[in-house]
Order: sequence, then structure tokens, then C-alpha cells
Amino acid sequence: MRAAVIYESMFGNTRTVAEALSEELAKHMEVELYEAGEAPASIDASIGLVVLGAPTHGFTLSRPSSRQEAAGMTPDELVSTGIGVREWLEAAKAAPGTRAAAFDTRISHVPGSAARAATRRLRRSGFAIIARPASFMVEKTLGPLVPGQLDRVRSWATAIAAAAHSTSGPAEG
Ligand SMILES: Cc1cc2nc3c(=O)[nH]c(=O)nc-3n(C[C@H](O)[C@H](O)[C@H](O)COP(=O)(O)O)c2cc1C
Repeated sequence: MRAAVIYESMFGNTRTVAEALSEELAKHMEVELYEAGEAPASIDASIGLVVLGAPTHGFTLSRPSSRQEAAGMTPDELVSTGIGVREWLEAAKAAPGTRAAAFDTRISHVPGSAARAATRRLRRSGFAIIARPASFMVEKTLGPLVPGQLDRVRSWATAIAAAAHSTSGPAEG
């Protein structure tokens, strides 16, 4: 099976999670890692699993206005300077039933997260959701990740690899 991991990140924390996730998933399948602005809008039929990752902004997926707000918080260039996962999803095309899962990074345990919003949108677009949305925590808005989060990422990767292999994709009906 091949997987596409597509992430958006302002300050690099979601990218760090996406990289660790991809490394672990690659023990179980072929993995392509894309920043959202560079990800293909059309998911190739050979891709059996799509994993989306985004920072939580305002209890949901980022918008151009929240990304602009993020840009004002650091003198450094943002990791994602083009579209985010919200806009990628609006344009995405994939075979109905393509397996998918979503994660986010966030600061607070208050309900409302980018991963939940992405999962809802994936389902609405015809993807088959194989895992509950996962959140990985940062200490402050700019990061870093809370210690121990990358262990949680690796466990989640193992779980979604197993779920992907035990769930039929579009080709199998
Ligand atoms: C404009 C803005 C809004 C945010 N809103 C939330 C929020 O509603 N809930 C939350 O837990 N974290 C919120 N955060 C913190 C982000 O989730 C945090 O910056 C992100 O996880 C860092 O990941 P990144 O380095 O990949 O951008 C917000 C951050 C920004 C910049």
C-alpha cells in the first residue's frame, strides 16, 4: 500500500509530527510526505491511505486570516505560506472510499480541533475514515511539542497502518 501524508504548519511543530509519522508509517508501507501547498490535488489511484495534519486555529482548521495572524507572531518565515489543509480539501479529488485519517497539533484540550474538522470534511468528500482524529500537544503557540508527544505519534502511526491494512479500499469495493 502507498500512503500520502499531507501537512500544513506555521512554526514547524505539525511538520515535526508529520515527519515522525511518515517515518513510522514507512515501516509498513510506501509513504510520500507533502507540505499542503505542494501536495497534488488529485490523489493517484495507487494511494490507499491519505493522512492529513494541521495546526488547530480558532478550534478548527486554519483560514487565511489566522495564518496571517500566525505570521505576525514570529520574525521567521512560516513553513506553510500558500494554501492550508482546508483549501487542499476543497480542491481534493480521490477515488471514493480511499482510506483517510487526520491529526492536529494544539495547545489546549478544549473541544474543537483541526483534526476533527478535517475528519468531518474527509468523510463528507467520500473518504473512508480509519481512525479517530488525533491531537498532539504543544507547550506554547510557537511550540515546542510537549515531551512524549512523538512517542504518541509513533503509536498512532502503527495503529493507522494496521487499520489501513485491515480495511478495504476503493479497489476492493
Ligand atoms: C491564530 C492562531 C489560533 C490558534 N487557535 C488555537 C485554538 O483554538 N486551540 C488550540 O488548542 N491552539 C490554538 N493555537 C495554537 C496552535 O495550535 C499552535 O500554534 C500549533 O499547534 C503549532 O503548530 P505549527 O508549528 O505546526 O503551526 C492557535 C495558534 C494560532 C497562531
